[in-house]
Amino acid sequence: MLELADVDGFYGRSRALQSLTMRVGNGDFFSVLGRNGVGKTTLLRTILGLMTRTTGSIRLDGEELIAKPTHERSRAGVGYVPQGRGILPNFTVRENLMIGTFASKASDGRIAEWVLDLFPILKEFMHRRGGNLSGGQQQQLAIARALLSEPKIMLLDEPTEGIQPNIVEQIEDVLIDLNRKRGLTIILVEQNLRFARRASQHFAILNRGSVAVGGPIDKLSDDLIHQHLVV
Ligand SMILES: Nc1ncnc2c1ncn2[C@@H]1O[C@H](COP(=O)(O)OP(=O)(O)OP(=O)(O)O)[C@@H](O)[C@H]1O
Repeated sequence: MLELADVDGFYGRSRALQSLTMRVGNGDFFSVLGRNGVGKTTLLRTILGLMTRTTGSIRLDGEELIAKPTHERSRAGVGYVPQGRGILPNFTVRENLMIGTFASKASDGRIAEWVLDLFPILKEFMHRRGGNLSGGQQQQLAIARALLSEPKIMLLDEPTEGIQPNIVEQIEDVLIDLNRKRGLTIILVEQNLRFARRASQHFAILNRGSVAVGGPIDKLSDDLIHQHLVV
């Protein structure tokens, strides 16, 4: 279980998350929704320890993370697929994947075969530079890299944004399978409501840096969507 209690997150002196409280159960697929600028990316950065300062409590299976640096949170089991993917363009696919293995607790530096089996294109392009892959391929690489850190919980920031429709569906299916078949807990920041609805068990809608409303996904009504999501 990931539990955030009364969390504030700061960029310098500006408080972008405000008394945010949220719980994500093990094995959940949890979508974080909200209009532009409400704090969705900030929430993921806060869980990862990438903010100037964070107060409150962030516990993963009872372990307090709030004072831990990012690399320790990653070792504790938090994986991250950032918005824009964060691929190193001059590194090969293999080298980008190796970075994921470094973050794993039990790393033996090997690239797990099951991860490559999810994305056969990566096997084929192992020696290409990351910067030469298409957007969709880079997204697959970013997900594979995060999986190689052996996360208990994976945070994904708009993984389908700007990707060709045929690959979007493939990425959605892999994420759903990782959750349903391998029990991976997922927190997804998403503007794509169709995907969020199809994949999630729970949701939270943010407004001005805190949770405005949340619950099981079947409670995400058209009314709520109009109130909080439609521009
Ligand atoms: N690096 C930064 N420095 C200072 N303020 C920031 C920084 N990044 C974001 N903010 C501010 O924090 C608030 C939340 O931004 P955030 O990017 O988390 O929103 P978001 O919901 O992810 O939006 P989007 O859907 O556009 O990605 C906004 O007011 C934004 O201006």
